[in-house]
Amino acid sequence: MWRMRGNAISSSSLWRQSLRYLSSTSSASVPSCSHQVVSDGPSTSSRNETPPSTAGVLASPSQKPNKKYRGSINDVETAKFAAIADTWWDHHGPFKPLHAINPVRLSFIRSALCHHFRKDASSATPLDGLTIVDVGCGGGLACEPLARMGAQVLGVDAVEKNIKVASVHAMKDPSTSTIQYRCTTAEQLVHENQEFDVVLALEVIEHVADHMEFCKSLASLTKKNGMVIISTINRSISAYGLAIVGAEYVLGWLPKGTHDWSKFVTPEELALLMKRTSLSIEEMAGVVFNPLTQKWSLSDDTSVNYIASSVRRVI
Ligand SMILES: C[S@@+](CC[C@H](N)C(=O)[O-])C[C@H]1O[C@@H](n2cnc3c(N)ncnc32)[C@H](O)[C@@H]1O
Ligand SMILES: [Mg+2]
Repeated sequence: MWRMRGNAISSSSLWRQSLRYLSSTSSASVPSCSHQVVSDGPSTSSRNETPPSTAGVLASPSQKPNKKYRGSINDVETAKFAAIADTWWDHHGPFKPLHAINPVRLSFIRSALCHHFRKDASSATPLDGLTIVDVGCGGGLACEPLARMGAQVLGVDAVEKNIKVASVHAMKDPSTSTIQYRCTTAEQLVHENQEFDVVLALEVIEHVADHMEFCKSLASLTKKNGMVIISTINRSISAYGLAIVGAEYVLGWLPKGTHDWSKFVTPEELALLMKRTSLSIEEMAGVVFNPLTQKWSLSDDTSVNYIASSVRRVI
C-alpha cells in the first residue's frame, strides 16, 4: 500500500500518472491525505553558525572510498560538493535550501519511522534502538537531529571533506557526538555485509552514477522489514523552472550547475526502481515552498521536491 501525505486534498495529474503506473505494476490503493508537522527535537535551522574549520582534524575518522566499491560515484557531481564543503553549516550559504527543508523532511522521517517501527512519537527520543545509515550525509544535517531523537546513526559520504566537516560539527554537542562518520559508499558497506533498520538517501540519488545500482545497494543495506527513505527532485517541467532556473539562476539559492535536470527521478520511476529491488513504497509526500509564507511544508504535490518511504519486504 502506498499512501500520500499532505495538506492539499486534490490530486495532481502527476499523482494520477503514478496511480496509473502503479495499477499496471502492482496493487496500489488510493492515498490517504493527512499530515501534522511534529517537532524534531532542538532545531538548528534558525541558528546562523560559523562554518567549522576542518584545519587541525588530525585523527580523521574517514578514508577515501575503496576503489573497488566506488561504482555509484559520479566524480563530476562529488567534485561540486567537495568545492563547497566548508559551507555545510552556514544557514545562508549554498546549502540554505537543505537547511530550509530539513525540519519538513525530518518530520516525515520521524513520523514514518514511528509508525513503521511502532515507536512512541511523543517520546523525547522516539528513535531509541534504531540503527540508521545516512548515505550521502554531506555535513550531517539530517544525522544530527536523528541522533538527538535517539537513533544510532552512521553517516557516510563519498567526499572526505564532507565527512571531516560533519565530524567536527557533531563533536560540538554531546547529543550528536555519538554519530559515526565514514568516507565511503553504500556499495562498500554492502561488501562489508552491514545492515541497518533504516537507510536514508536524502537529495543524493540525483547525484549518483547509476540510479538502479544505487537503489540495489540501499536495499541490500536494509534489514528485513527495515525502511528506506529517499528524497529527491522530480524530473518535471516545474522542477526545471523552480529547482534549476529559479533556485540556481534567479534566486541564487544554489551554485549554478548544482543540478542536472536529466538526472532527476520521477515518482513513478522511483517506485519502479524500488519495486525492482524488493522495496515497496509505503508513503510519498511532496515538499513544497509557499512563496507567500516563505515556508516549506509537506503536501500531495510531488511535482518538484518529494520524499518517499519504503519497506524491504523479504519473503
Ligand atoms: C545534495 S547533498 C545532500 C546531503 C545530505 N543528504 C542532506 O540532504 O543534507 C548530496 C550528497 O551526496 C554525496 N554523494 C554523491 N554521490 C555519492 C555516492 N555515490 N555515495 C555517497 N555519497 C555521495 C555528496 O558528496 C553530497 O554530500
Ligand atoms: Mg540535489
